[in-house]
Amino acid sequence: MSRRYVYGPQSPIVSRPSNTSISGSSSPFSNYQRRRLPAKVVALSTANRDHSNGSVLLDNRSGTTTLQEMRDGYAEVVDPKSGVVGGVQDVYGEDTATEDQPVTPWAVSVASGYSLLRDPHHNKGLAFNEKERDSHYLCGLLPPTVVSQELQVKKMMHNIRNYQVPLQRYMAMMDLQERNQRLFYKLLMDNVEELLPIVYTPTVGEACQKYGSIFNRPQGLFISLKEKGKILEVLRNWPEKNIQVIVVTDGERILGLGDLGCQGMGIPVGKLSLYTALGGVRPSACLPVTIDVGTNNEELLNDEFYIGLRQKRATGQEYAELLHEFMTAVKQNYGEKVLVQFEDFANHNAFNLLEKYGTTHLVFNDDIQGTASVVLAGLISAMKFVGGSLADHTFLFLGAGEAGTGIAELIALEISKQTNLPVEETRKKVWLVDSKGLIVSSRAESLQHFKRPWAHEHEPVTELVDAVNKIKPTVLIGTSGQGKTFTKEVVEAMSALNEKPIILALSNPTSQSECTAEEAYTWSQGRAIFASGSPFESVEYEGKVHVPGQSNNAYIFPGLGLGLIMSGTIRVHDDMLLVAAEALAAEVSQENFDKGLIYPPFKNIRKISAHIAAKVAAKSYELGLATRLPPPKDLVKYAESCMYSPSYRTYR
Ligand SMILES: NC(=O)C1=CN([C@@H]2O[C@H](COP(=O)(O)OP(=O)(O)OC[C@H]3O[C@@H](n4cnc5c(N)ncnc54)[C@H](OP(=O)(O)O)[C@@H]3O)[C@@H](O)[C@H]2O)C=CC1
Ligand SMILES: CC(=O)C(=O)O
Ligand SMILES: [Mg+2]
Repeated sequence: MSRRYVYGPQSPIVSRPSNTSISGSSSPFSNYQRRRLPAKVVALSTANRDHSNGSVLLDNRSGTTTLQEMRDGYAEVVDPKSGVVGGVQDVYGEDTATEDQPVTPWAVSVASGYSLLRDPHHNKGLAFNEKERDSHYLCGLLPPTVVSQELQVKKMMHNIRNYQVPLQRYMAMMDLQERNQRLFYKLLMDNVEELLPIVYTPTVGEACQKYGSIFNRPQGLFISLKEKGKILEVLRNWPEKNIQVIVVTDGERILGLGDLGCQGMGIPVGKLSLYTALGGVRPSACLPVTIDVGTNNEELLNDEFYIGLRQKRATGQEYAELLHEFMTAVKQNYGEKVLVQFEDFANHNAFNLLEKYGTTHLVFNDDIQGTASVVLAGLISAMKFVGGSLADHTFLFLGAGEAGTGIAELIALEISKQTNLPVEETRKKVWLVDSKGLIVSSRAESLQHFKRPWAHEHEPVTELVDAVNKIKPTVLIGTSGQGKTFTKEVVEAMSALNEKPIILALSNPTSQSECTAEEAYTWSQGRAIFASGSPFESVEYEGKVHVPGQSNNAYIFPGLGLGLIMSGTIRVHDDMLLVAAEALAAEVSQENFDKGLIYPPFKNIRKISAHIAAKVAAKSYELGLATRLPPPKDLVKYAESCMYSPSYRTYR
């Protein structure tokens, strides 16, 4: 239960928890009187609504009735005889209590402005102007200078660039997010190409690996086996009520780094910061969740700084029950239209969860579906370089898990739509290799269910290079999570078969990339059409500069999510993934093609996301899955109008 105390400059005012009665002797607040607020405090409370969520500047965080009381012009005023008073005394008892005495962890905030400076949702730092400093009791709490948000961005970039180590940059960004949310998003949006590799792959991978050591203030909601039976209550502890997107992981397959248990939290936090920065979804509508069912990572279990449950992963019924309770509680608490994005689950759970909840919830698996859409977009635009249509190509994957089979299926679906051939037929253009070799019919019995549609007639092949030489693919896609697997031999084999081999090394982070951009361009004598999951620098080969694209689902999920939210969509449909891919491919300009790119630059991502959102929403209306009626006339404009802006608001 959250208690928040708000002290005004003239008389101390105290807010009480929403579910606490102020009458009755059992109430800890029974010694408060209800009194008219001082004029200045009333003015503050009514004037400072954040229009994005209708909340109030002062104390709009969780579990207090302050909002309503402020609107009414009332608050609870401390009885001076109660012993609970402001000033310099130790009013809460923490300091005077002996070590064996329990104390109440009351949060105290002072309306003189000190709390405002420490509220990341409203803090503007040195950008508070003179008038705001005066009316919000900030005088003396800030040095005299007043700066613009633009100057703050410039200063932060200067500071961040001074850190040589990416993890330090990541920590500086997280620190900023916890200190000044609008500045964080403005910084990220204005410098998206430079900062994406920090808040996202590859650095977020290292951050997850070291999360226990760098852990400072908790972000997101941790739901562990300990919370079984009370997940709904746990959801209600989250301060924001109007949630539109949840990104949830159980930490078992974090990028290509394996099981990082509870430390996977960096991923939902990072993905949701992109929902806001790239897709314009309000930060207060985003909820990062980590489900902690233990970890099988021995190193973490033995790490004294590990933050999660110290036990092996729960599986089977115990796992299913916890996930089911979570999914049920989510719908109960946030309704039918909250989007739940599954992220970095291991494939033995990911496919089942998507299938199980796909018919009852608005769910989306980014690794299976978002990746499929972004890769399809890249392939559609790559046709510009190689000619023909997708149906003319042969695709070979290294890695037959979530990403690999998800992409494979969407390619087959797109070819089926283009050619009117049944998808069972178009799948024959696609081949996959897993850790045991080429997926062929003789292996069908022992294959996981998601691999079976790809078990074509062929003799067994163990080595990738042999598969390349036998299948003769025009497109090679890495989704293995294993670095350095596109060897010189493999890239040379692709280059011997194709004038312009399409090579996508999708595994993250950089250390797990199947090959580097330099290797792809050098080993193909500058002929490869290359993109990777994590970013690589441009490469000069024989006097020509090659700019590698980033084939990452970050192009898709923010716009797709926005489209679902703005149309009030209740279910995700494969056709939405297809239109999202087409919308992304349509954003690649001639100038981008001239540089060898198959994706547009991230610096245009807000515009791209608006276009993706519009196409997704249009498809949803067409399929009868959208509930926000009537549909807006201009969906692109509507998408843009829905987008969060990180510019500071003026406080009256
Ligand atoms: N760029 C992007 O947007 C995205 C990138 N990814 C990246 O893709 C990678 C894989 O993710 P995901 O599909 O979810 O993982 P999965 O665990 O579901 O799949 C991995 C697949 O790779 C196979 N594999 C593992 N080692 C080898 C090897 N040495 N040779 C051949 N195949 C191998 C596995 O084989 P087996 O089945 O036999 O175990 C499995 O089929 C990760 O690194 C992830 O970061 C994922 C999503 C999006
Ligand atoms: C990008 C992404 O979702 C992954 O690597 O898992
Ligand atoms: Mg992922």
